[in-house]
Amino acid sequence: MSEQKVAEPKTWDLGPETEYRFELDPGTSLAIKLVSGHAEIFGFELVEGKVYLFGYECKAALYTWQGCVIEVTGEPSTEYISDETPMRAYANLHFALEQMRVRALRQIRGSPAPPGDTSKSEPPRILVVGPDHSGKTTVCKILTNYAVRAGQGWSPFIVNVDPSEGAWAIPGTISVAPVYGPIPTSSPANPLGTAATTAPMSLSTNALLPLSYWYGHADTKRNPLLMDRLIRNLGENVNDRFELDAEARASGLIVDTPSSFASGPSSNNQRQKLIKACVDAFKINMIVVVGHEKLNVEMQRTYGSVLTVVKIPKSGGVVELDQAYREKVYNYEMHTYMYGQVIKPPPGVTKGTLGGENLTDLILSPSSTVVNFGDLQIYRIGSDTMAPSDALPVGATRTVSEMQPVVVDPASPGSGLFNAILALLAPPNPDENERYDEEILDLSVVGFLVVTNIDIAKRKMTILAPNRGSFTGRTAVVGSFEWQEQISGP
Ligand SMILES: Nc1ncnc2c1ncn2[C@@H]1O[C@H](COP(=O)(O)OP(=O)(O)OP(=O)(O)O)[C@@H](O)[C@H]1O
Repeated sequence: MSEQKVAEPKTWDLGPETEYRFELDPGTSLAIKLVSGHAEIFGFELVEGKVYLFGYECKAALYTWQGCVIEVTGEPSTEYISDETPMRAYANLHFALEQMRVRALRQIRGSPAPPGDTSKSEPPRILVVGPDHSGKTTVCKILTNYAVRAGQGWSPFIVNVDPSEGAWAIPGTISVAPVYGPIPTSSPANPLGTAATTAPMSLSTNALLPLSYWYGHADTKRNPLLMDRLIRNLGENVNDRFELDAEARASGLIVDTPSSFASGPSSNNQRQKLIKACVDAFKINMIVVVGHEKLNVEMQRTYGSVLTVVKIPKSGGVVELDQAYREKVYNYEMHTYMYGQVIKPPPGVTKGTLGGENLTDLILSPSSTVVNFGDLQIYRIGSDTMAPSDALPVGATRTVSEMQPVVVDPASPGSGLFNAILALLAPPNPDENERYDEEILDLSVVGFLVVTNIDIAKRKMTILAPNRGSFTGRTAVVGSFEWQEQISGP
């Protein structure tokens, strides 16, 4: 039997305000131990002496404000130290948001303002926009982590309206979650932390309870009308929640957006409409533009008179992710949803944690269930091969509208259900009188499943899902994501 080569740990001595950046190859993992000093990964503070593991082609950076010594085991494809980071600008932005939170809470509690303080007292509700790989998600994570670490008991809401990024669930969703503890980084499969629904109870330390809607595709241009509606649905939920809990409102919210909001001509109607949908739905009072002068000017012109627009620099460490990598990340996300987070430590490392959680606590075992065709009602929103309405020739009409839920028959050879990812929806309104045609569009997601086999002769299909529940009478919606059994992650 061939023994795996044990990698010698490497020690890195980082000066103040520098960061250690790394990128991993497929099938490899990395272990980092903080030996002395203070360090954080995208705002998540590391504990001295604890070993943190990274896998699934993770690309990240460990930053230190005062300097630190770290021990790194494993062989990243890229590793270097940089002393040019935008962390000061990010920290300054955090302090500005912090002041807004303090003032807002003071007003909510009816406490008097210090003499001479006449500033506005709205909590920060920020929209982070920027082009491809400008580091938007990372900025959202850093700002959220700094808020929860501030010791004021803040629990900001983080909203993901980028359907190409799974956030806490799987790609194709847009979602929101209140964050109570710092979000770790260990794999691109869960860039904004782990949802409690896919992890065992022992993960309660930093598990999140997101509310998700299923868009079903990676690209916002595929069905902008549906995107618009789902963004507004998320906004309504957030605002309802803020009305119920005034103090939670003070922590504010941070919205991560897709790059498509920033690319293309400013006359692009679709993207302007989606930005506007976010501004309205989440009552945005600050737009943060990550490193893009033209977009900054455009946002200033459009929104500068009604809300604050700030530009922050892009980090030189952000990695340009190509389509092939993004597709691998989709698979990692879907597998992590079903099987949990499994990262094998590099040879020679016996102990390790994933953002503070024990490795074995994160392993899940989904189950396969055979159901009758009629048990589960499956829909597709609009037609499968559909161009957006404004791309149709002048005067042309369509037979199926973009927002129309269409029943999918598993017995039809072209159903597209085999190996498809489906979102299982929350039950509809129990009151028949309250039902409406497009209700399916407004139902949130309670889980995801994969159709792994279709037996047309017996009118049965096999479903892979995280737990063995009954699907009878439930409703699911199919999108354009496909399940792949094999992945190359550690
Ligand atoms: N300072 C850094 N050093 C190393 N890697 C980084 C750094 N900042 C971000 N990254 C990595 O770069 C990649 C892209 O960053 P991120 O996802 O934040 O960008 P984005 O603008 O949200 O991307 P998208 O184009 O998908 O919208 C991620 O893998 C992230 O972990």
